[in-house]
Amino acid sequence: MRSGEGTAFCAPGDEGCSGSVAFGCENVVKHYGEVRAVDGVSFEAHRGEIFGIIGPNGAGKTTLVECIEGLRTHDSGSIGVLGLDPQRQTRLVRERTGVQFQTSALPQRMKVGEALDLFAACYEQPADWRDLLARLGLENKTGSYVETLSGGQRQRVFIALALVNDPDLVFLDELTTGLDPQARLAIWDVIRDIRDGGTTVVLTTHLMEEAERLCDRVAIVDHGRIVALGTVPELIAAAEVEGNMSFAVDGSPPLDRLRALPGVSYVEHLEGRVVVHGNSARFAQEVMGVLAAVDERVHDLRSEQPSLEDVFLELTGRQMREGAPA
Ligand SMILES: Nc1ncnc2c1ncn2[C@@H]1O[C@H](COP(=O)(O)OP(=O)(O)OP(=O)(O)O)[C@@H](O)[C@H]1O
Repeated sequence: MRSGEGTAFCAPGDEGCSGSVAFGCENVVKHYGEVRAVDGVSFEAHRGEIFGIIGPNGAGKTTLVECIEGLRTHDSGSIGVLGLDPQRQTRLVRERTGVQFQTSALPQRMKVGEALDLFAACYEQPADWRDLLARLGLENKTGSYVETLSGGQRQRVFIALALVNDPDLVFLDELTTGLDPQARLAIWDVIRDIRDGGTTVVLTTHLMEEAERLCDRVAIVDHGRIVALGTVPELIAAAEVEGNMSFAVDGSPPLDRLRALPGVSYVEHLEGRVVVHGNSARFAQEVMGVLAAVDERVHDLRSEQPSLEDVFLELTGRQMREGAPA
């Protein structure tokens, strides 16, 4: 159903929207001329979760998120956000959602406190931004120019700006790109705190590790469609991508017994090192069972579990950034 042509999905009074759903999309389509940027997307985000959206360049992530935020008009399908229609109730949606602004959105010579004052003035019921800055560890930066802050501090200011209306749902985009690992870990803790405070977080990211470690559930978008959605362990299990166990052995390895194990796809033996590839639920246990029974000394045992990156490559055939065939 087209938004505005009747009951929008997750609209006021919609049973499915009460309680657990922060927003939902039903068969949403958005074209730019001939380009079908969003091609029939249906999914729901739960209240109080960190929901990740990942996909190769040009997959349609930004367009999809902008339709949900009410910044873009979708062509067909329906979207409901916190029980509201973002096309028709745009102002109400903006009051209750937060969107992370990019650095370029602020004048160069603006102080942190001035930026927060300015953004707070846009809302009827702003949060106490001094309290917000304290929660984000920036209580001493009120009088500092934004341009003098470190990358991590600046990102936290932009998180504060996105939270200044005390939203139920916040959209964050490329949150930690370009930050050093320590600053990234600190920002992840901030995001978990926001989630634990009851706010639903939607995170668009190009960083697999960020999606894997931070998001409660992840949607993989490709060619305008959601090709997979679930927790990271669910996505890995469903994609049936393989892991491997490898070891060195003094003497002849039990290759035939390893190849006969259920879930083992193939076994490599190169220069004294054996690599066993497979993906059964008991894969590691079964391999270790065989190794425990051999007389030769087994050493340097390693295990490589499949990752979200493997799932992403399997499903999209592309690296996250390059957009080229893997
Ligand atoms: N304003 C626009 N006018 C025309 N085509 C557009 C416009 N915005 C995006 N597109 C096209 O729509 C498709 C999806 O773009 P979109 O920016 O939503 O993808 P994305 O997944 O966010 O990409 P990226 O990761 O590179 O930011 C692409 O083919 C893009 O070229």
